[in-house]
Amino acid sequence: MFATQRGYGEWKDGWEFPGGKIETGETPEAALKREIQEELDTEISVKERIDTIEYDYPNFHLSMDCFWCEIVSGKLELKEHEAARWLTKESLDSVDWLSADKALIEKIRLML
Ligand SMILES: Nc1nc2c([nH]c(=O)n2[C@H]2C[C@H](O)[C@@H](COP(=O)(O)OP(=O)(O)OP(=O)(O)O)O2)c(=O)[nH]1
Repeated sequence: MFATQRGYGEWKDGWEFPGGKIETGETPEAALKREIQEELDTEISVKERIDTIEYDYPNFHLSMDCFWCEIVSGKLELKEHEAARWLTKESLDSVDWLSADKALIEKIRLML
Protein backbone atom coordinates (compact mmCIF):
# COMPACT_ATOMS: atom_id res chain seq x y z
CA MET A 1 0.00 0.00 0.00
CA PHE A 2 1.49 3.33 -1.08
CA ALA A 3 0.32 6.18 1.14
CA THR A 4 1.07 9.86 0.59
CA GLN A 5 1.01 12.85 2.90
CA ARG A 6 -0.75 15.98 1.68
CA GLY A 7 1.63 18.85 1.14
CA TYR A 8 -0.87 21.71 0.98
CA GLY A 9 -4.43 22.82 1.61
CA GLU A 10 -7.05 22.18 4.24
CA TRP A 11 -5.73 18.72 5.10
CA LYS A 12 -2.04 19.44 4.86
CA ASP A 13 -0.07 16.69 6.67
CA GLY A 14 -2.98 14.22 6.48
CA TRP A 15 -2.27 10.86 4.84
CA GLU A 16 -4.23 9.65 1.85
CA PHE A 17 -4.29 7.42 -1.18
CA PRO A 18 -2.75 9.33 -4.06
CA GLY A 19 -5.35 10.39 -6.61
CA GLY A 20 -7.73 13.29 -7.09
CA LYS A 21 -10.83 14.70 -8.66
CA ILE A 22 -12.37 13.38 -11.87
CA GLU A 23 -12.54 15.90 -14.71
CA THR A 24 -15.59 16.24 -16.96
CA GLY A 25 -15.91 13.31 -19.34
CA GLU A 26 -13.23 11.24 -17.61
CA THR A 27 -13.71 7.74 -16.22
CA PRO A 28 -12.53 7.17 -12.62
CA GLU A 29 -9.75 4.92 -13.95
CA ALA A 30 -8.52 7.54 -16.44
CA ALA A 31 -8.60 10.22 -13.75
CA LEU A 32 -6.50 8.07 -11.42
CA LYS A 33 -3.96 7.34 -14.15
CA ARG A 34 -3.70 11.06 -14.95
CA GLU A 35 -3.40 12.12 -11.30
CA ILE A 36 -0.64 9.60 -10.57
CA GLN A 37 1.24 10.78 -13.64
CA GLU A 38 0.89 14.40 -12.46
CA GLU A 39 1.54 13.84 -8.75
CA LEU A 40 4.14 11.08 -8.86
CA ASP A 41 5.55 11.15 -12.41
CA THR A 42 4.67 7.47 -12.69
CA GLU A 43 2.68 5.47 -15.20
CA ILE A 44 0.26 2.98 -13.67
CA SER A 45 -2.25 0.44 -14.85
CA VAL A 46 -5.48 0.51 -12.89
CA LYS A 47 -6.72 -2.90 -11.69
CA GLU A 48 -9.78 -4.00 -9.69
CA ARG A 49 -11.91 -1.52 -7.77
CA ILE A 50 -11.48 -2.00 -4.02
CA ASP A 51 -14.48 0.04 -2.92
CA THR A 52 -16.36 3.30 -3.30
CA ILE A 53 -16.15 5.36 -0.15
CA GLU A 54 -19.04 7.68 0.67
CA TYR A 55 -18.18 10.12 3.44
CA ASP A 56 -19.80 13.28 4.78
CA TYR A 57 -17.29 15.96 5.69
CA PRO A 58 -18.84 18.97 7.47
CA ASN A 59 -18.80 21.04 4.28
CA PHE A 60 -19.13 18.47 1.45
CA HIS A 61 -19.91 14.88 0.56
CA LEU A 62 -17.03 12.82 -0.79
CA SER A 63 -17.61 9.92 -3.14
CA MET A 64 -14.27 8.23 -3.81
CA ASP A 65 -13.60 5.18 -6.00
CA CYS A 66 -10.48 3.30 -4.90
CA PHE A 67 -8.55 0.86 -7.06
CA TRP A 68 -5.63 -1.52 -6.85
CA CYS A 69 -2.92 -0.34 -9.24
CA GLU A 70 0.36 -1.56 -10.64
CA ILE A 71 3.37 0.53 -11.57
CA VAL A 72 4.20 0.35 -15.28
CA SER A 73 7.12 2.79 -15.23
CA GLY A 74 8.43 5.57 -13.03
CA LYS A 75 9.80 5.98 -9.56
CA LEU A 76 6.96 7.55 -7.57
CA GLU A 77 8.62 10.96 -7.35
CA LEU A 78 6.82 13.29 -4.98
CA LYS A 79 5.79 16.31 -7.08
CA GLU A 80 3.13 17.64 -4.70
CA HIS A 81 3.19 15.51 -1.58
CA GLU A 82 5.23 16.09 1.53
CA ALA A 83 6.11 12.46 2.19
CA ALA A 84 5.16 8.94 1.19
CA ARG A 85 5.48 5.45 2.63
CA TRP A 86 4.93 1.90 1.53
CA LEU A 87 2.79 0.30 4.23
CA THR A 88 2.24 -3.34 5.05
CA LYS A 89 -0.73 -4.90 6.80
CA GLU A 90 1.16 -4.43 10.08
CA SER A 91 2.00 -0.78 9.51
CA LEU A 92 -1.34 0.40 8.06
CA ASP A 93 -2.11 2.34 11.24
CA SER A 94 1.26 4.05 11.44
CA VAL A 95 0.09 7.16 9.59
CA ASP A 96 -2.67 9.65 10.36
CA TRP A 97 -5.27 8.89 7.64
CA LEU A 98 -7.84 11.43 6.43
CA SER A 99 -11.19 10.70 8.09
CA ALA A 100 -12.84 9.37 4.93
CA ASP A 101 -10.10 6.78 4.48
CA LYS A 102 -10.49 4.99 7.80
CA ALA A 103 -13.31 2.67 6.68
CA LEU A 104 -11.34 1.76 3.58
CA ILE A 105 -8.28 0.92 5.66
CA GLU A 106 -10.35 -1.59 7.62
CA LYS A 107 -11.44 -3.23 4.38
CA ILE A 108 -7.90 -3.32 2.96
CA ARG A 109 -6.56 -4.77 6.19
CA LEU A 110 -8.72 -7.85 5.60
CA MET A 111 -7.53 -8.14 2.00
CA LEU A 112 -3.78 -8.02 2.71
N1 LIG B 1 -6.70 11.87 -3.34
C1 LIG B 1 -7.35 11.62 -2.22
N2 LIG B 1 -8.25 12.53 -1.75
C2 LIG B 1 -8.87 12.23 -0.60
C3 LIG B 1 -8.63 11.04 0.11
N3 LIG B 1 -9.39 11.03 1.24
C4 LIG B 1 -10.10 12.18 1.24
O1 LIG B 1 -10.89 12.55 2.10
N4 LIG B 1 -9.77 12.93 0.11
C5 LIG B 1 -10.37 14.23 -0.23
C6 LIG B 1 -9.44 15.39 -0.19
C7 LIG B 1 -9.98 16.30 -1.30
O2 LIG B 1 -11.07 17.06 -0.81
C8 LIG B 1 -10.52 15.32 -2.31
C9 LIG B 1 -9.52 14.94 -3.36
O3 LIG B 1 -9.30 15.89 -4.30
P1 LIG B 1 -7.86 16.38 -4.72
O4 LIG B 1 -6.79 15.45 -4.28
O5 LIG B 1 -7.97 16.74 -6.15
O6 LIG B 1 -7.82 17.62 -3.74
P2 LIG B 1 -7.16 19.02 -3.85
O7 LIG B 1 -7.43 19.64 -2.51
O8 LIG B 1 -5.78 18.89 -4.30
O9 LIG B 1 -8.06 19.73 -4.91
P3 LIG B 1 -7.62 20.72 -6.05
O10 LIG B 1 -6.81 21.77 -5.37
O11 LIG B 1 -6.84 19.89 -7.02
O12 LIG B 1 -8.96 21.17 -6.57
O13 LIG B 1 -10.85 14.17 -1.57
C10 LIG B 1 -7.69 10.11 -0.40
O14 LIG B 1 -7.42 9.05 0.17
N5 LIG B 1 -7.07 10.46 -1.56
